[in-house]
Amino acid sequence: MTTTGTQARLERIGTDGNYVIVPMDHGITLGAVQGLKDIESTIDGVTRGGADAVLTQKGIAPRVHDHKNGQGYIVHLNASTTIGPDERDKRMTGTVEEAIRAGADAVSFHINVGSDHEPDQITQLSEVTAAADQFGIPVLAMAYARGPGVDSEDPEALGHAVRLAEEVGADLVKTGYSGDAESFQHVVESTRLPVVIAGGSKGTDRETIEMVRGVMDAGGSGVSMGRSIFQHEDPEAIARAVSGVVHEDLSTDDALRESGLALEV
Ligand SMILES: CC(=O)[C@@H](O)[C@H](O)C[C@H](N)C(=O)O
Ligand SMILES: O=CC(=O)COP(=O)(O)O
Repeated sequence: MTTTGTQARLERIGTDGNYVIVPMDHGITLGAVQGLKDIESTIDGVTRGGADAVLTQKGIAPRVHDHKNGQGYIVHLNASTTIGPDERDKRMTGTVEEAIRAGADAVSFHINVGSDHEPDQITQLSEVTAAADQFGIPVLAMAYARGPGVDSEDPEALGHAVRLAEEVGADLVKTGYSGDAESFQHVVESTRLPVVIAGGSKGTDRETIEMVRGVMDAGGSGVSMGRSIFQHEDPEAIARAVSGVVHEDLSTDDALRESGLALEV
């Protein structure tokens, strides 16, 4: 479902077909956790470090544009909270038109494949891709494998989730990481869409960069990595290291070294 407009806008949220996206929509899910209170400084840091785009809910848009150093902007269109009745039950928070009015270059939508809410979320994602196609605005589907009895790192389940995203017309898909490059290759090969990964809760710098290296070695197209970057004590440095792997094909050690991060942690 790629149009000229969609392709042009995809180029605003990535570089040469690879993506370093920093989602900061966790303020609804988790509250104003570390890195999100002064979100302006975090956005400034990660975009100086090499992030191609940042991602928020529509209400945060006024705090984004002056701080993103000319990089891309994605508006996320559904949400839930960790303190609500069911975190997997993401509900719509905005429309494609609202995202465009907020200055978005793309929209994103989260679907929990395997959850009780999957049927509704398939319908909603399909409606989002149809609406986005009217405006030539790309859709990043956040297609997680999450539900009762579903292993969220199982390559088969992740491959199914990314394929679903392509089948309903997304332009780019984010999913979880299966743990190693070899198993993640099955996920990447399950779709023709560019596949990027979520980071999950923050690990050590080496763990973060090795995960990014694994995705690229598997043929993936980068990251949509939130907490590992925005909760880092130096978001600019870790964004630079991630970008070094995604955009310059650096080894883990070189990415850590060239971004001024310690090699041993
Ligand atoms: C907090 C989480 O478990 C994340 O995986 C979120 O689901 C990702 C998303 N950005 C969100 O906060 O909703
Ligand atoms: O929108 C959320 C994500 O894309 C992933 O966030 P995480 O903190 O890297 O899991």
